[in-house]
Amino acid sequence: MDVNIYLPRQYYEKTQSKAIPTIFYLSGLTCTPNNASEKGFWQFQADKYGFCIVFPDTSPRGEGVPTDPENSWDFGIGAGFYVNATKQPFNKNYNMYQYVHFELPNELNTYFNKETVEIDFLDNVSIAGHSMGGFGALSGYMKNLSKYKSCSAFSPIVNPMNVPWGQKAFNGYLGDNKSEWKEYDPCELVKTVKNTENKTILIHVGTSDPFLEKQLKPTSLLEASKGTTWEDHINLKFAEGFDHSYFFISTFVPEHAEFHAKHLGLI
Ligand SMILES: N[C@@H](CCC(=O)N[C@@H](CSC=O)C(=O)NCC(=O)O)C(=O)O
Repeated sequence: MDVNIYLPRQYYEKTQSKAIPTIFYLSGLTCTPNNASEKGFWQFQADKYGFCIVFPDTSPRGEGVPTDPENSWDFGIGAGFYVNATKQPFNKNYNMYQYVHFELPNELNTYFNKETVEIDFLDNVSIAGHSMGGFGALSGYMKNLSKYKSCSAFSPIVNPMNVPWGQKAFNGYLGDNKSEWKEYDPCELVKTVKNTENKTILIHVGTSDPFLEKQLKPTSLLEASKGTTWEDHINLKFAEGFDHSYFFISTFVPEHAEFHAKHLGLI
């Protein structure tokens, strides 16, 4: 697996009195850490506000790592779906939930913070993601509300239990026990996780996204949140004419960066 990390100018100039906070950005199907690093344009925003940004990989990789038997791009390598697989043969390597929310932050903390905490990978942290990664960000955030200061997503898969990408992934990684699926599905988590601090989630989706109706179904999250502590706390914005691409993502990265910067105490 690879990981890309951008350290802002404040890290080198030592101008920030507090430890530099971190945004974890979870990428979508088929991505390596390079897609978002090269096309998301987060770096300028990181320098503007003074946060570090981490781009984890989307699955385990390497010799002996199983993948989709049909070799399609929506399951297996490049498509780890940010869950801990419980089904063989994926349960050995595909522990992406554990990896992105715990293992990687702890590794980075040990690697960078030898004597003092210069970059905060553990406490003052936020999460964002795109598509499969938007799902990963929403799900991981709701399951770890006290860990993340804020969450945002671009074109997320909000209800994986009820769309083809999610059903294929959950069947393959978790098996057919739907109660395990519910533990990751944002449309289920809004009903069980209490938003006691009145947190708000920011979501952008393009109206010309080819995956909108079949895979993303963002309004399902608003529906599911009705009558829960998340009602009116999901700020879903439709971007007229935008698609699923990094042209769309990079257009709205500045708004997401400002949203996270506020919650990380940078502005
Ligand atoms: N290869 C596929 C397209 C796959 C695709 O659109 N991947 C998206 C994420 S989709 C949901 O998780 C992506 O981020 N691609 C990388 C990029 O740089 O755009 C096909 O052939 O249709």
